[in-house]
Amino acid sequence: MKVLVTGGAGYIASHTIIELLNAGYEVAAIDNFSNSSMESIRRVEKISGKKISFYEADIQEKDTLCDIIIKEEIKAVIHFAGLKAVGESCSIPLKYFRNNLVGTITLLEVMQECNVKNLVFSSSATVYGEAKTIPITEDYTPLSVTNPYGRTKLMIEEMLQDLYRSDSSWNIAILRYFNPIGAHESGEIGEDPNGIPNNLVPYIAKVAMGELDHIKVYGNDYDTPDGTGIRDYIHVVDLALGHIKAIEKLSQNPGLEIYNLGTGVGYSVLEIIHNYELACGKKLPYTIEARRPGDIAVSYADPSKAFRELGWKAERDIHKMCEDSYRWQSKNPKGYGK
Ligand SMILES: NC(=O)c1ccc[n+]([C@@H]2O[C@H](COP(=O)([O-])OP(=O)(O)OC[C@H]3O[C@@H](n4cnc5c(N)ncnc54)[C@H](O)[C@@H]3O)[C@@H](O)[C@H]2O)c1
Ligand SMILES: O=c1ccn([C@@H]2O[C@H](COP(=O)(O)OP(=O)(O)O[C@H]3O[C@H](CO)[C@H](O)[C@H](O)[C@H]3O)[C@@H](O)[C@H]2O)c(=O)[nH]1
Repeated sequence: MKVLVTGGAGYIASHTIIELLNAGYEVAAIDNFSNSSMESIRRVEKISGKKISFYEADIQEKDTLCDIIIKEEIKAVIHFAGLKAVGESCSIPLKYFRNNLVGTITLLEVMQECNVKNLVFSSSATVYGEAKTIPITEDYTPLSVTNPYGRTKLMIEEMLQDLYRSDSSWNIAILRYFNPIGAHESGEIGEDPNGIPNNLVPYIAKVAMGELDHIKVYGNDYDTPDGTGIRDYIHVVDLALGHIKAIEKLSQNPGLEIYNLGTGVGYSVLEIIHNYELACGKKLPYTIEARRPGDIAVSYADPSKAFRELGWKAERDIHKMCEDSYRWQSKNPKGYGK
């Protein structure tokens, strides 16, 4: 069975493609390289020893998408393609709405026209906003978002619900990721953000490499044991494996289902810094700064639905996450060199 992976050259998609190939799926991928490069695809082929059909194109190009789905005889789509920088989405929201929303609508239209109605969608724990009950279950309401990026995820989730209500022959798995970090243990693929990283672990990685001076801890006055923010960090390979389970589930015609993909365990910013120090064998300097606007104190998942219904649970611990992140960063100080 062949799966189309949109945004296939990206961080989570590249790890997922390896696991799809390991599980015996054939893969076609599309990416416009707005936040990635061909090098990650080359490395995926190197690690797996297998070829994928790759298309450099935008998911807003309807005819191209249609040609790919027909020519490759696609049976299911995993839809990662999207812009994801929270801060950027606040300054250029229309770009995010066009890319993420119009891109997704175009993909859904083409899938419907080609009668390919199996979809896995990359959503985010950001749709829970500042949840009042922790750990967070999938039925937590009301969903809410604080920025245009998050709004695109919530709007797409709602579009998918409407689409499913209109036509129950769709099978859709909405996966709400918590905080993916780490890298493939080969050190060949990993996260390669443009410029100064916005997210904690890529930032720490650059401090560990001596490229950035010190870590800025955004706030130590939250209502948490050490005062710093708590998140559910999940190894990107565990996350990738969750997609394989979701694709398997679609073949049982489940209709529309939503799953949290997280570990169920929260770590504070200071705990992450400490674990990264153990992984890289260095002391990592940090300063305490003001809270980052829009940040919440605590977020971690109740991942038990994914375990019950998909037979999936995260296996890799925080030490492995930091170790694999550092291996990738030290083998590739300039990332993919894009
Ligand atoms: N990394 C996270 O923390 C996180 C958390 C929750 C959800 N997500 C979601 O998971 C998905 C993958 O995230 P990632 O971290 O791998 O990001 P990424 O930027 O590495 O991957 C996204 C890929 O999509 C491509 N892309 C963007 N717009 C496109 C378009 N119009 N046409 C074709 N390709 C396009 C980019 O070039 C990139 O390769 C995204 O939808 C993201 O919003 C990520
Ligand atoms: O340089 C930094 C960066 C982050 N943090 C702190 O580290 C924690 C994690 O921050 P990240 O930026 O790594 O991740 P977020 O939880 O803020 O957000 C990420 O995960 C969310 C899902 O939970 C959404 O998907 C969102 O788009 C994605 O960026 C937060 O407490 C934040 O305040 C720092 O102290 N210093």
